[in-house]
Amino acid sequence: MPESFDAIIIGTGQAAPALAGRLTASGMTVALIERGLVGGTCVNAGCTPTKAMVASAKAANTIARAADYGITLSGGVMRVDMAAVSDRVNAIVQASRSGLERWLTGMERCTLIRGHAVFEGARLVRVGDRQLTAGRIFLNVGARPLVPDIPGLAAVPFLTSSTTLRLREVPRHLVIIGGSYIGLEFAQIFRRFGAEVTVIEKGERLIAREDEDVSEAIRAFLEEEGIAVRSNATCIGVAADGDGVAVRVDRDSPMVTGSHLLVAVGRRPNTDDLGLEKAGVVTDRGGYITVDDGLRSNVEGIWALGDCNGRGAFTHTAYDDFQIVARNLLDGAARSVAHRIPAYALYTDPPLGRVGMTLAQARAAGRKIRVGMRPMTRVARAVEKGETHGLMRVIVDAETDAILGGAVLGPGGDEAVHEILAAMAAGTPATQFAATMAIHPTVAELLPTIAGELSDLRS
Ligand SMILES: Cc1cc2nc3c(=O)[nH]c(=O)nc-3n(C[C@H](O)[C@H](O)[C@H](O)COP(=O)(O)OP(=O)(O)OC[C@H]3O[C@@H](n4cnc5c(N)ncnc54)[C@H](O)[C@@H]3O)c2cc1C
Ligand SMILES: NC(=O)c1ccc[n+]([C@@H]2O[C@H](COP(=O)([O-])OP(=O)(O)OC[C@H]3O[C@@H](n4cnc5c(N)ncnc54)[C@H](O)[C@@H]3O)[C@@H](O)[C@H]2O)c1
Repeated sequence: MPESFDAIIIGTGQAAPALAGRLTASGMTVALIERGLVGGTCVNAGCTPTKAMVASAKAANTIARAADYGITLSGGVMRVDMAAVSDRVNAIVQASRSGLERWLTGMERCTLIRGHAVFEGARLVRVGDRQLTAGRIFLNVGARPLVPDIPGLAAVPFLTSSTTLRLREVPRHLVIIGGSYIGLEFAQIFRRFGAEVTVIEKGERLIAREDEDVSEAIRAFLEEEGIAVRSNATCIGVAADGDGVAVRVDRDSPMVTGSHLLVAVGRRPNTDDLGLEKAGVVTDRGGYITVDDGLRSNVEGIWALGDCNGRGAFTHTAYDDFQIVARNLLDGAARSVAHRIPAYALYTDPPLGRVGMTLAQARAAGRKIRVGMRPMTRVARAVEKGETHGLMRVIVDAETDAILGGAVLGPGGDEAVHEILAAMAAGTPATQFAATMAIHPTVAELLPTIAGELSDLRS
């Protein structure tokens, strides 16, 4: 006889713990299944360790730039102790994971089961020699690094985002395939730690989801720090080169050789080993579970949350998925993923904070738009900090005065952009937003200012 629960949650990603909390608080019994480390990608191999590393890289950069601020380091040559950086990262990760583990193991009516879960039917799940059944099953199984079909790759050692985090020494020359979130964050981290770094991107631009000027500004400050960027890398092949690797970028240029290779070309959902066919759950061609706007799969009683549903690939989108499912199920709400305002950050330094539409998206949507823009060179706080790379932008619908989106690439851009996000969420018209008194000197204070200095932009 299978063990019976009111709900089964597979995976302890960024939606699962909070969902287990709400379900058990409502009186349900919950089996929470995890095959790896509790907390999933964000805690163990994603946001937490990378942002801890970004902080070490920022410290190294501040020290390297000490003279710019009138500080002299007498006789000291800076040395990055990668093992110590790594120990600090691991301690932060461990503390986060242990806290989560304590919460989940102490949670009343919640049973944490360790092992790989597979469906044996639409209501039946196997974990090792245990069979579990529940009327409601929630999938929060996340994703893993995508290994592309690049000629020669299988024959050389290469790093993924997860294994890069285990480095105890700074690579001599880190070659990175992929110029998006993972590639660019690691590129700057390791450059600041003293590695030579080359980023190889098949597209025309780095972080190509962004508007051209944003993408160009990011490339410019990365190149200024000494990172080599090879875009339009159409013909990629990889081969061993002594102890390192050689990457062919295109037919004519010499190969890029390095000591280490990081492959950062996206992630794929952990849905291929879940036995979804036994439950009748449908996925798209990329393996993402097909869901409706309430995150219900095609099978009654099965939901998919987080990266595996293809409706977001961030910690905050996974957590918002929890809110949507829990509010709808337990509070009788009608929340929909379709109403979510896109928001994210790229944690380069300076970081990019982004909400809503880009200029290109607003144009493509056929909107008549007005735009407010200011380079960081004209933002007092950025000048005072000596961090003037980047720009900020607010995009407004010329007909309705609604704020459609914004970008803040500059010091604290990941935080400042929330001012636009909050205004958009509250439906604040741009003219009202422009009238907000903001605190001086901050980067955010200029957001209402540029919303009051809009100029027309027609598609
Ligand atoms: C290097 C890196 C940096 C990142 N930085 C950021 C950032 O700064 N900000 C941000 O918002 N996002 C960031 N992300 C993305 C973020 O980590 C994910 O979007 C987030 O973790 C949400 O994942 P999830 O909840 O879908 O599942 P995950 O966190 O991936 O967890 C899924 C869990 O399910 C388990 N599992 C899978 N299959 C099974 C099975 N069959 N049985 C049992 N257990 C199973 C896995 O072991 C895993 O623990 C980063 C990602 C990476 C890789
Ligand atoms: N700051 C953050 O929130 C953050 C940080 C890291 C990761 N993440 C999440 O992790 C996910 C994966 O990030 P990612 O950067 O690996 O993937 P991505 O999908 O964002 O970008 C992949 C990049 O690799 C390029 N590429 C693909 N194939 C290539 C090839 N053969 N040669 C050269 N370039 C190639 C693409 O053009 C693209 O620029 C993201 O979707 C993001 O949600 C988020």
